[in-house]
Amino acid sequence: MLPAPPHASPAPTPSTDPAAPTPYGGAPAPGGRGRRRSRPGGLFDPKSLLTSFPEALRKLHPRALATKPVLFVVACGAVLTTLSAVLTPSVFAWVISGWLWLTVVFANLAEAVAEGRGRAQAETLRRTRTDTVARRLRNNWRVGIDLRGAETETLPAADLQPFDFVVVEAGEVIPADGDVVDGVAAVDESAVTGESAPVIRESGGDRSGVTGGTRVLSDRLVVRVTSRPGQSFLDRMIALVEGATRQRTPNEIALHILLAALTIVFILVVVTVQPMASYAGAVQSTTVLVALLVTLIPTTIGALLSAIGIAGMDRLVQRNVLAMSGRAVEAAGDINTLMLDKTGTITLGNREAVAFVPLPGLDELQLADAAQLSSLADETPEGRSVVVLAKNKYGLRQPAEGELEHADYVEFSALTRMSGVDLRWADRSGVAIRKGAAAQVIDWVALHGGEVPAEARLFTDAIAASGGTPLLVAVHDRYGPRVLGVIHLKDVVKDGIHERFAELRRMGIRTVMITGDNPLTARAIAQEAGVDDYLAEATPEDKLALITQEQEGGKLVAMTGDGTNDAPALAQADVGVAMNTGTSAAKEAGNMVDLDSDPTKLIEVVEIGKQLLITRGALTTFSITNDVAKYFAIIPAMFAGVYPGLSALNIMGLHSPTSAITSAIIFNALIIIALIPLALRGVRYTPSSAHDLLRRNLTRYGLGGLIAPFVGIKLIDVLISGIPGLG
Ligand SMILES: Nc1ncnc2c1ncn2[C@@H]1O[C@H](COP(=O)(O)OP(=O)(O)OP(=O)(O)O)[C@@H](O)[C@H]1O
Ligand SMILES: [K+]
Ligand SMILES: [Mg+2]
Repeated sequence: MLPAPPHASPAPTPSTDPAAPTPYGGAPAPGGRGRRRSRPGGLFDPKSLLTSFPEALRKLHPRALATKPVLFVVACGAVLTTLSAVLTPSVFAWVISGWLWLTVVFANLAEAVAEGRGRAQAETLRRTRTDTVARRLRNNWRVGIDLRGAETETLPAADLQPFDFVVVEAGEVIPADGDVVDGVAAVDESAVTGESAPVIRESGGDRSGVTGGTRVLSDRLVVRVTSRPGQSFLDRMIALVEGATRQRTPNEIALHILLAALTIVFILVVVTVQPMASYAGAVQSTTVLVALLVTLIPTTIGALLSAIGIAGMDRLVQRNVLAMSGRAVEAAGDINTLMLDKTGTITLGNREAVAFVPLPGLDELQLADAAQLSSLADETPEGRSVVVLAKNKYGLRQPAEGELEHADYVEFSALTRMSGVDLRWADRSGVAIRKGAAAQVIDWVALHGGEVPAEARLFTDAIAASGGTPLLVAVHDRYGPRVLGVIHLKDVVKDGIHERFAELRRMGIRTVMITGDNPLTARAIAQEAGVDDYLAEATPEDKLALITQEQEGGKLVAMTGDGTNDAPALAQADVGVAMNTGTSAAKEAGNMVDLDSDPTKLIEVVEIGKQLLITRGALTTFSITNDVAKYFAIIPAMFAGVYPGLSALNIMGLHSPTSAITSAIIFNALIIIALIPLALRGVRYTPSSAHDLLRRNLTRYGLGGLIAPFVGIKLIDVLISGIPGLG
């Protein structure tokens, strides 16, 4: 159940039309966090091999091939053998040419299948991005003074620019990404998140970010547009799932360079084979030489490399995490430390005032009145909840419009940790009220020459020790500066966090909570959530500094946060996961967005990162050892006529030189298709030490790669040896 927003009327139940499409094809799941998106056929659907075939053919374009050195060489070889088949036709030359082209097509197919999954998702998302009409406020400069009565004009959503202000009412679609600057509303974000339970979006706090394409269910919001046309969250999400924006990671580039180097070495080897062969009196045809080259170079990993990367991103999308950079996904596999912010990340983030506690001998009503006055212009959820409590429990009316204008408001900032008001009306002229973190308010009173009784600290400490956040309220009037009492703010730790942090610990990841809140509250929440360490009273700079400090110690750091005060830290972290509930600043700064706003999602992100690294390593090992075996098929076949002794190498007992070479080439092509499911699904990851993982994979995929071709080539040889011209 969602907490009722302070000023909102009860949220209507969201539309749960079972036929409504979600971005990922499945029917919308019932509400609830952390559910999985599953599709029939799991992560790999054999049918997609057929449906992606046309795209695989399109990828034969030289420009597309040129970015993959290994495949480019295979394609050049295919051109050569095709030419030679045309000039001196033979069954052997044509069969080899055909299978060389198939090798390239199969490699393209791996990539096309990986991308195809995203294309289907992108299609659904495109349908979400409706041609909405926006209602823009005229006279933008007046915003903040008179949002309610402002005139509006209608225009296509596509024409909206950053810093336009738009009004969105119940039932309407939010026309662009932005931050709520006025109002509280229930929003149905299922179009983007697949999550049908409505979420609360409100101005002032860390839950102000809204996404274009989502629908307002209740009330009315004024939104300041933050996205440029064509660069909205939905646009980026579409580009992401389509793989259009995917850039190679440094690791991938390094591997490509290694593969290119191996390819060059083997080209040199094959080029020098010819003079040796002619010296021995066994001149080899172009077809045989090309076949030798193709079996030697690492075609398997060359073909699957980009599919592995795309599939990794895709697996994250399945978990409702949008990764803007592949590099971050890889870094996630090696994370040492996870930093989390408290409010809105570890806790639900709707910190609400639940009680006003006056100091001994002071009047509760006077405290409520001061608390309310100090919060009239405080647009944070905390500030609004103070006004609501004053009204509901103490029946305090809000001052009339005219009175409100005779005041200077002091806005809350994460640096000052205070907010308040300086009154200038009638008998109240000269009265200053502040509320905020205990240390800051005590300083403020002291600065004006006042004294703070010891009870103030006792009261705030008691609230903090229970995990609540105390705000001291102080006034400075003709009786001097003094503390009136405490506001008790309450927040709730998200469900099931404790067990999940224990899991992170087992994975060897240290969790650190960094919060702007006081040390006692921080300790209570840290204990309840089960983090390893915490830093309290952290300013945005402190959060950033702590990450830099860890990184300087050689650690890879992930940061999870939702607030504008988290943005610098999110940008600095190797993996910055922004909560989807957070501000647009946080979402812009991070390199991942978690649509479920679940801080423990990092567990899955880490697993997917590790799985990506392991899969790539395993298939590279397989690819390289696999080529060794083909040696034994081709070399004896090439020289059997001149060096009878070499037939000792023909341990597979292959039928003839032509059938041996053909079998090796056919196997080389088929193994790509056979490994596409593994590349897309990923090698299974079980938590264990890096050393164990390496050893296990080297034996499994190294040995497998060595043995598989012997069996496969022998089988193919048996099958084709009866074909005239090959046998
Ligand atoms: N509206 C407000 N008016 C006055 N003081 C506030 C207000 N909101 C928060 N504070 C005080 O300022 C402190 C810092 O708030 P800030 O938003 O920077 O961090 P936080 O939300 O408590 O923690 P986190 O960084 O984990 O989200 C709070 O702990 C509280 O004591
Ligand atoms: K090969
Ligand atoms: Mg926060």
